Amino acid sequence: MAPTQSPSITSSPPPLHTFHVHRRAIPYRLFAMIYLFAIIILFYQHLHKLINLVMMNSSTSTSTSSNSIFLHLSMILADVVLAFMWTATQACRMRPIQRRTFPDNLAKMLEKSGEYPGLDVFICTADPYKEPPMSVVNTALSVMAYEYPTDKISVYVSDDGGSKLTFFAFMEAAKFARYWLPFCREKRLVERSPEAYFSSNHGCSYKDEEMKTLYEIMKGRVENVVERGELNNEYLTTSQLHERDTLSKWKSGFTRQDHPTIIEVLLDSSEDKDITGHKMPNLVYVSREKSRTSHHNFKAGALNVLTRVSATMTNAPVILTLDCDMYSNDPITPLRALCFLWEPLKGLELAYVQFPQHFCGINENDIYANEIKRLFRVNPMGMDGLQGTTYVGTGCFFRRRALFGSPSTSPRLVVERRELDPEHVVGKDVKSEIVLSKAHLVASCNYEDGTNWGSKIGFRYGSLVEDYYTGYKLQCEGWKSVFCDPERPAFLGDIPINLHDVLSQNKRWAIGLLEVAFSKYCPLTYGIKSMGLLMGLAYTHYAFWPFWSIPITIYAFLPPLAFINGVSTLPKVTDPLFCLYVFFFVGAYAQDLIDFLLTNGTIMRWWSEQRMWLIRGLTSYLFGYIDFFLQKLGISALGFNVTNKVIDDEQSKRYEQGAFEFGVTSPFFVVLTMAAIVNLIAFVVGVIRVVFFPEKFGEVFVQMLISGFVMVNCWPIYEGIALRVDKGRMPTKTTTMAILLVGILYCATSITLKS
Ligand SMILES: O=c1ccn([C@@H]2O[C@H](COP(=O)(O)OP(=O)(O)O[C@H]3O[C@H](CO)[C@@H](O)[C@H](O)[C@H]3O)[C@@H](O)[C@H]2O)c(=O)[nH]1
Ligand SMILES: [Mn+2]
Repeated sequence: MAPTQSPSITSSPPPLHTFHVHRRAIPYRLFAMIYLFAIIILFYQHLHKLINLVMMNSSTSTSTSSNSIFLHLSMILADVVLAFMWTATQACRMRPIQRRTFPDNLAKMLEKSGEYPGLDVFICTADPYKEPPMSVVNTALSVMAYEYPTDKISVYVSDDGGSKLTFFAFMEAAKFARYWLPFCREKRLVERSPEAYFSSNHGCSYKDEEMKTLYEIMKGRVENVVERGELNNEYLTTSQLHERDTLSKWKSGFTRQDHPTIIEVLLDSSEDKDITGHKMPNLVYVSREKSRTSHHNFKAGALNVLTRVSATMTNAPVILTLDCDMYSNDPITPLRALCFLWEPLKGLELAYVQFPQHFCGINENDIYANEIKRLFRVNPMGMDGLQGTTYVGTGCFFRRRALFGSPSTSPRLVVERRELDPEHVVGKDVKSEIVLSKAHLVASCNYEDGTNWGSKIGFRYGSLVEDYYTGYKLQCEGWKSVFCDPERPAFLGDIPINLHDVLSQNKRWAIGLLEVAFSKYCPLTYGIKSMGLLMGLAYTHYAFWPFWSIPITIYAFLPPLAFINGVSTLPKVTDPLFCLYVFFFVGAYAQDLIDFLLTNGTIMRWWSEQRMWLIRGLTSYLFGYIDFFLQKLGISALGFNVTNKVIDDEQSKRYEQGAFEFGVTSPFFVVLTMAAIVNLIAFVVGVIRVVFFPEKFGEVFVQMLISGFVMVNCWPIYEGIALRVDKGRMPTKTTTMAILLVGILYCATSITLKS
């Protein structure tokens, strides 16, 4: 964007944004130094003990001592990973900052010059049955109603589900928008998603009621069609000639995996007006061509198609990417983003402004840690204080130019077609034949063959977390980014409310992150080389996220199993090492709690968060590993399993009450149940030993402490196994299987340890 300087301003212009470094930065740095020192002592001790064991082994050469070497090595491995992850996380704690924006100042400036830049909004959806079209429509309406010149906004909807039902929903939305947009403007609404507005305490004027009726009619029609899975002629009017023509493309042989490109301009800002005569934004439905023989690269592929299609139609300098499950909660958000993107700061090579993911519908204690506060709020502040935060896939405003090669390459990376260049000015109407034919061409499924799309241009391919990966690659190229977290959440999203869905989503993320960690672009090497130590470490901490499963799994199973067999792997209470462990545990947990409370958290939600961290370690990350390596060995292929956004009423009630949802048989739950059982047994064995040999208390105590902690965390699992009768309880099959496997594990350890 071209810098502008208003000639009338002689003194320095009012600020568009400011920031301050959090006061916690200094104590955090000091604490990091102390902690690091303690880690060094720990490893010195570990090494010392290991050498002793090896020496003993070579003198006695019994298998018992090689077993204890193995046990000790496993514990060292767990501690190495913990120390590594702790170190990487520190990057996010060195300089956390908080920003403020002044959208009013920008609005005044832009109004004077009239130079509002164009804004292309990309909304992705992929499955009408998992992502209800009405929710996608609400997302679109909420951004079409932005407090921004309507003719500068273009909303592009990518439908990877290739569904007539979603298409129909948008035909309806285009009609409804003509009423909705002026309504929002006149009433100066802040809630511009109709569903959110009508389900909260809206006004009860005549106009409100009228609008609500209109909305309910539209919703009824769309939901009816979705429920029946068919679109009858009675739902179409004779005036919708063009749309009828487009609908005829859904003929036999048209499947989600195999179909031609469908692009339909549902609203054209140059001719469509709302009921008060105001211009409407552009609204374009895009379903890219699909064929079973080509790879579509999931969401990244969809976003790249939208990048190109929008380039041929509007080519706005600013792009907002949104998931279909996340609506705008504040109409001035584009102005906030522009406070950064517009400002002509020299040397600030700003690629994107990321707003955090906030969610609605979270239950009181957030039992599944859906807030994901560390990922979406805490760490981004830290990275923002360095060179910028990660891209999280939705609620992010990009400078289009950033998708076309590093900021220093001048001229930009050459794109294969002139009209895709970010500087290209589209002179034609979005509906003109020539524009539409180009748009179809760039949406075809083999368009990208032999081009730089996905590697050097656009959203990057090669990871199931295309968002993280794209942000990372852009930052490696030298781009900066900004984290903007205003008081009123800019966007609100849906969350999965069933444990299995949450864990599956996390497993997909884990796999995607491993793809980056085990690639030649591993942040630990490539990242540090490109961005420096701290930024490299911050990205490393994400890429190695699934590594948490190593210490969590080891600590959950190995010490208690050994303990039941009478072998101790943990220090005694009298051992100075014990104090060190207490320091590590209390230190890390306390700091985590402080981080959490300082970003408007509650203690109960923090407790849920740490519990879910343990649960994810034993499930999502562990199985993520397995899937990742199976794929590496060529045994299975990775897929993007779209998160279910449909809410089951019964489940929803249980979620509201704060009960964990097990219900389905899943390997995730087998492992969790195993951990719950093993630690329960260890605890009981410990109690028995203390009762009969009180002098052994010092030896037994640490194991009982850890197992007790695991058990407190496992309470919902015990409940699910034994105390509940509802449909969400732990399936008996899962419990039986877990008991069986624990039996096998016990026998295996006892044979090895006693051999
Ligand atoms: O082939 C695909 C698969 C998914 N999507 C869309 O991608 C978005 C995210 O999918 P979702 O199932 O909601 O995944 P989440 O795990 O909830 O999403 C998080 O993680 C994703 C990366 O795994 C990011 O892309 C998202 O922005 C981020 O919110 C949705 O709008 C989908 O419609 C597509 O367009 N095409
Ligand atoms: Mn989602």
